[in-house]
Amino acid sequence: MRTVNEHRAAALALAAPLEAIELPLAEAAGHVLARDVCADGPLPPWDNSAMDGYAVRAADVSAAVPDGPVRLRVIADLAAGSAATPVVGPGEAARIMTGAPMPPGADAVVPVEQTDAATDVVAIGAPARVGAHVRRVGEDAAAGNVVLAAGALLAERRVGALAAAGAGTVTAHRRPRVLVLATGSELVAPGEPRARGQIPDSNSFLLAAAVTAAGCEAVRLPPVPDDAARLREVLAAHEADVDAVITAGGVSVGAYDVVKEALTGWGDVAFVAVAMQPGKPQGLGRLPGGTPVFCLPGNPVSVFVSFEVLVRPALLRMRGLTAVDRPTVPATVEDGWRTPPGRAQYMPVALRDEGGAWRVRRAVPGGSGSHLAAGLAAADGLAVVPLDTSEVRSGDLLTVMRCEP
Ligand SMILES: Nc1nc2c(c(=O)[nH]1)N[C@H]1C(S)=C(S)[C@@H](COP(=O)(O)OP(=O)(O)OC[C@H]3O[C@@H](n4cnc5c(N)ncnc54)[C@H](O)[C@@H]3O)O[C@H]1N2
Ligand code: MOO
Repeated sequence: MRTVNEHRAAALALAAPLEAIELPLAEAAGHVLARDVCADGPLPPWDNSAMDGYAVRAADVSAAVPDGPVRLRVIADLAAGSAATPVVGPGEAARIMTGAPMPPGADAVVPVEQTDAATDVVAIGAPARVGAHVRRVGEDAAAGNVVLAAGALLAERRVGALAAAGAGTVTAHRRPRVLVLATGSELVAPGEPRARGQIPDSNSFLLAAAVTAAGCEAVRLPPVPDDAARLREVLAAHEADVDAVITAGGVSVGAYDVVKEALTGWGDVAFVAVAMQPGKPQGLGRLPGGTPVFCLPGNPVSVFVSFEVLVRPALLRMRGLTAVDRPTVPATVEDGWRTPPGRAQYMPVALRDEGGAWRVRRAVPGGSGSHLAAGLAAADGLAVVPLDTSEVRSGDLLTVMRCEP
């Protein structure tokens, strides 16, 4: 059997960052930057006022007090956006609003609350040190400084920073389009009537949601029945439109394991056993056109675990990210369970923060079966049990991959 790490490395090796494209900033959120963005000039571009008030020469108002104000002649009225450059001489002031460029000659701003707010001759009731309430040119970023480096995920705060730096477009990695395909003749769409033996297809919905949450575009097709020729047809029709394919089901040793049958000797896909529970039978490789394909086992919990442990890192890598792992936390186990020897176990767990310390219990009390699909609803992480462990006891400390949000 392959170890999880060996198989994960093989999955990552199939995934290279997608090409860089130029995008309008408004469409850039969620993409990964492919080229540094530098400030096209200093930020702020000029000294400007941090307050609504009066731009003054600090030396003029050094003796000002509430009971003995200094009177200055108001020579200009400067709103944010004003391009005027009135020179403030001795004994003079300019009324100024937050964000307006500082007029030449002035070196401090007195907030309007410390004045009588007059527009001809203003009474200033407090002193101001040089630089008071002035936002300095370049204090946020100097001209040419890297505002955001290649490799950064364009989260909202970074999109805002790029807009502030004047970037109208960005060069970012294209986002992967991922085909999601469930297989099995027993599957019907959720909400449709079911005969005995039929079940709702949950895997393709889980996978499409997981692909979307991983920042990729999901293309979900209706389930394909256990018919290898039909499966090849569907894959051949879609593979050129997508960057990766994920199938679920049909990879084990049954008589109707359609994915294994269709892909063996077609393209370059290896079917292997991985030392993990759930998720032991896995297929991995390329379709005839070269598109990476991840063939996951059909049990719904196996699908979730396989996606989290093996597929999601590869998709994040295709997006251009280098940090591709879920954050983990140490957590104390509240219940206990037996684990299969020789396989690393990924147990869906509910996490609870108890006064700053994490505690976990199985998402399905008493259950560890890979068919317990409804129980996944209660899971917000996967507890990782090393492969040499045969039993998890109450009080044990485990590493938990956090899958929220
Ligand atoms: N003789 C053996 N039998 C099995 C072995 C084994 O080693 N020897 N391995 C077991 C393990 S472990 C797993 S995991 C499964 C994997 O089987 P397949 O990948 O071939 O999956 P299927 O047989 O197609 O389905 C398994 C199970 O999941 C249900 N299923 C499938 N697709 C969906 C879907 N889209 N939505 C909801 N549920 C789905 C399916 O009805 C089956 O119950 O093999 C074991 N058997
Ligand atoms: O490995 Mo299977 O995925 O246990 O259920």
